[in-house]
Amino acid sequence: MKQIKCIGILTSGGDASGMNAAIRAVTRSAIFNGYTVKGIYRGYEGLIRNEIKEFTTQDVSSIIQRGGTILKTARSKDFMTPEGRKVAYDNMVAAGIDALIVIGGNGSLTGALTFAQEFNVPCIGLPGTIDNDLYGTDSTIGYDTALNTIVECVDKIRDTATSHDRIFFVEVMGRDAGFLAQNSAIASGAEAAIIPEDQTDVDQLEQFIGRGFRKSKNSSIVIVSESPKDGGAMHYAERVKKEYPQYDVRVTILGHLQRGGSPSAYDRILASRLGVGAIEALKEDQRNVMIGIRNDKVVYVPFSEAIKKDKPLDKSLIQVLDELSI
Ligand SMILES: Nc1ncnc2c1ncn2[C@@H]1O[C@H](COP(=O)(O)OP(=O)(O)OP(=O)(O)O)[C@@H](O)[C@H]1O
Ligand SMILES: O=P(O)(O)OC[C@H]1O[C@](O)(CO)[C@@H](O)[C@@H]1O
Ligand SMILES: [Mg+2]
Repeated sequence: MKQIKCIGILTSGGDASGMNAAIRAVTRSAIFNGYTVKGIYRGYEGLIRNEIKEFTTQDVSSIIQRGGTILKTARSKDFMTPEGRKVAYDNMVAAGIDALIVIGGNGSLTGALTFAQEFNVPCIGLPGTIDNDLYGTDSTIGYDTALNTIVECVDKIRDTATSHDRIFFVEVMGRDAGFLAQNSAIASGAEAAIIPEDQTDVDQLEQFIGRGFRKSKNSSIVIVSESPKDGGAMHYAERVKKEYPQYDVRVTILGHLQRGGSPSAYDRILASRLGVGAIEALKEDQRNVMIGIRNDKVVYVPFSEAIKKDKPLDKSLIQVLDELSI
């Protein structure tokens, strides 16, 4: 196995708060352990376009508290092609990079696995996505901050909902995963959450109307996961307008404000531990693994497991919300 001297680092997919803390941790831990670090801009796109710069410890000063990613990020179509990945590999070799650390979500780690297999490049992944949809880690970098942002917003929407006796359908991100929706609903005291993981024969809207709204409450907040399986908040609001015209309904789609902002302490610590874990993993000759934290312990999760298995949502969370929203 070729000795690793120089480590390339990139962020890919949607930005997530805490990515900067992860860049800082990887850079500093790598330099501490005698490696050279090269920052690759705009994810895989920057590797293809050769946007690479050597990083010193100063390059990552004063970034732990900043949202977004100083390395910038992208969704690269070219990296999905063998030709694009070959250009990326050639640039990586020309820059003297021996191993790659990829901070991103399930798509980014899928790309890393393919790249590693095609060119025998040592790759380590860090879970960086607000969706929390990577298997093998309790939380992904950015998820906690996004969750707190949603809760802050819903608290404000609640004031209007109560004052006007309205039903609000609040749509949150998460792609195909309902972690943000279910847990923000619990944390904000919402009346219901509509999530893809709870797809049964039972109509989730009927259930909510019958159970909560008609009984004792004049206003309600329903958090709806953006998942296309459910049709989103607009779909449910339209249905209520048609089927229950007596209710005053509004929709709020929180959108990209969920992705930005200063990372929570939790995300900063998570990113710092995972960054140091990534360098430890390389020192231990680990390859093609995502660094995760499970039960407060750093773990190595093979890429194939992290991306292929659907991360299960603990069904007891559904019961918690049901019981507490009466
Ligand atoms: N099958 C694949 N083969 C090669 N590269 C891929 C593959 N899937 C994804 N990628 C690369 O990873 C990039 C990011 O993937 P994606 O857009 O799915 O975001 P992500 O990493 O899942 O993050 P998030 O879901 O938080 O936005 C893609 O734009 C592409 O460049
Ligand atoms: O910023 P974009 O490219 O519109 O992507 C939005 C998607 O990215 C995420 O924020 C992160 O995967 C999803 O929750 C959302 O569906
Ligand atoms: Mg993803």
